[in-house]
Amino acid sequence: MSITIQNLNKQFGNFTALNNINLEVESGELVALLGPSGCGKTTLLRIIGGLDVQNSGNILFHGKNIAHRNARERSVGFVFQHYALFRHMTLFENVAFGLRVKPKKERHNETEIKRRVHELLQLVQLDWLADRYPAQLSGGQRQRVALARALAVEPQILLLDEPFGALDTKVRKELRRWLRRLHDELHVTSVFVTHDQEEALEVADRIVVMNKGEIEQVGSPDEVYANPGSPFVYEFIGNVNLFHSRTHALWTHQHGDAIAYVRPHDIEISSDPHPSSLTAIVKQIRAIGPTVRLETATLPDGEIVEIELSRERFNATPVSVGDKVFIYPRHIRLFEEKKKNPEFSAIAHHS
Ligand SMILES: Nc1ncnc2c1ncn2[C@@H]1O[C@H](COP(=O)(O)OP(=O)(O)OP(=O)(O)O)[C@@H](O)[C@H]1O
Repeated sequence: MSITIQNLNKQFGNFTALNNINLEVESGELVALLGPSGCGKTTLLRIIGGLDVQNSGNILFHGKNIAHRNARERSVGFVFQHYALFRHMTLFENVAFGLRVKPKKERHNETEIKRRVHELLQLVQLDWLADRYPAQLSGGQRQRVALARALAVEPQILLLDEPFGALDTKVRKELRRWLRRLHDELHVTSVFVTHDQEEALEVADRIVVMNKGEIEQVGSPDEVYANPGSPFVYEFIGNVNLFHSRTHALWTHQHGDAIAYVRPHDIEISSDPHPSSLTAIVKQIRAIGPTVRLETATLPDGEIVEIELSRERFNATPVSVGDKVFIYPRHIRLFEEKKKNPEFSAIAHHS
């Protein structure tokens, strides 16, 4: 089931929460809505699910306008951050709930309900806990039950709002890999809200980057990471060094008032000068897993430049704190800095 969002606007009083959103989610896709707190992700998800109503604009499911359909009639499954399981019901009953409350003519008989619930619990690998109560489960297990419960009514669309937000990092990582595998098996069109860029990059087929109620960029994880369309996306996804062309004309090729963006892993470090190198002093060295992060300060102005090297690369040319080094970018992206308008536009892209 595809989702089409056309010219969607949402106001809360005078506040514009969503400004002219246009988006196409293809059938069977897993799309992440990614952005900082308050950018409108949850509002958009709630409107898609029929839990909230837009001020203007349309939402189409599979080409059909669904404005008149309420949440129940949209065939949508929800999973929220805080596991909304019924505490007094076993896992089995929690998952069976949606099937039991179906209108009589659509309801399956008890044997079929049992079969379906066990199948779903097997899918989320919790069938062995069917008789337990939610309080007897870990947070990660509860979220898997919440997902099984959302899937029980065979939704055409699955909406997930920070489903792993309340869990610790290790469990989060496991669950997102698990969600990706589950999605590959089921292919239910899914929209997933997160403010965690790593989560979006790892799980989604496509990422919708949102900022202040607007869409900044839509693309595959690779596109969004390797080719950010705006300074906002550059800064939001991955670490980045920022340089003003006035101070670093060498790297920005004298592009007037431009801002240069360079990823820490796109900076080369050498003990010999290079035609476009800046001189810098190594201030700090931190090894984090397989990478080594260096903090350097350029000479003479002391601007901090972060550099990331693989451990092998670092070991091949080791440096120490206090060393003078030459640094130059392998890949740089320039955005024009407009004086009146705080918006930026890309003006160059070179490697
Ligand atoms: N019912 C409401 N009444 C008034 N303002 C609201 C309401 N719901 C949301 N907002 C505002 O709309 C903006 C977008 O909220 P929304 O929850 O969609 O953001 P979000 O991107 O999901 O953020 P978070 O990651 O923190 O959940 C916020 O500034 C929020 O304060």
